[in-house]
Amino acid sequence: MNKIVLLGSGGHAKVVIDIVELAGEYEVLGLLDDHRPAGTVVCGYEVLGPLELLGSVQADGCIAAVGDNATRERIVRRAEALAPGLPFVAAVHPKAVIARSASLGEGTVVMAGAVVNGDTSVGKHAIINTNASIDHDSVLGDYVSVAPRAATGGGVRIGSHAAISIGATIIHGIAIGEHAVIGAGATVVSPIESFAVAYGTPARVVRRREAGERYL
Ligand SMILES: CC(=O)SCCNC(=O)CCNC(=O)[C@H](O)C(C)(C)COP(=O)(O)OP(=O)(O)OC[C@H]1O[C@@H](n2cnc3c(N)ncnc32)[C@H](O)[C@@H]1OP(=O)(O)O
Repeated sequence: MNKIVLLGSGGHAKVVIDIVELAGEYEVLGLLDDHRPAGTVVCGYEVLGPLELLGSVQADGCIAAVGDNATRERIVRRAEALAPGLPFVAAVHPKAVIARSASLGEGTVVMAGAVVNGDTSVGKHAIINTNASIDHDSVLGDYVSVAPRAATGGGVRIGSHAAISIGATIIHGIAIGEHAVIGAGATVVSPIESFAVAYGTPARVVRRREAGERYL
């Protein structure tokens, strides 16, 4: 079986480990993380060392397994430089439902109970978290995250690096700009511009944010 390494070893990596094990397509070789000592065991797998080791481990692929969207992109960029050509693989929990006509980009992870409906396209290195629901004809950019139990109607557009927080709802046909953060429990009924933080019911823009600013 092909072996993959996970880049990251925190809470999100724990969930990705479970998905990879249950999906049964790849074996986890170990984890690489600059911020946890080598030899630390996470859900049965060892932290092999820092990300710099990516070029020397005998892996057939990898997944950037960090929840924060900007950090995940930084890790992907470093991995591409350290191990050019090493594929990023997608991981889909066997209890997720992905329509035959939907597409997922490389490195994207879909958690248990999530649904991605027909003709929806999800970009690269995105996260569709536990029980999230993305309805038909939607387009999600690269490095997007949709938190647990968030839901969208059909024909929604979510720009790259945007974060849809836990339990948020986006009605059909809405566009969310890149790097926007939709707060927990929000109900979005009108478009939200790029780099905005919005929450509430109905969701209102409360401030602007910079790319990479913490939201978790
Ligand atoms: C598996 C996983 O763990 S996935 C990750 C799950 N976690 C999430 O989804 C995190 C979601 N995060 C949020 O919703 C955050 O509250 C953010 C990012 C929107 C915070 O935005 P900020 O502007 O930094 O809010 P801050 O924490 O400074 O609070 C400012 C005010 O807004 C309120 N507020 C913050 N978030 C929300 C929200 N989602 N809805 C309503 N009010 C909110 C606060 O209570 C506070 O009110 P106060 O001034 O009356 O005390």
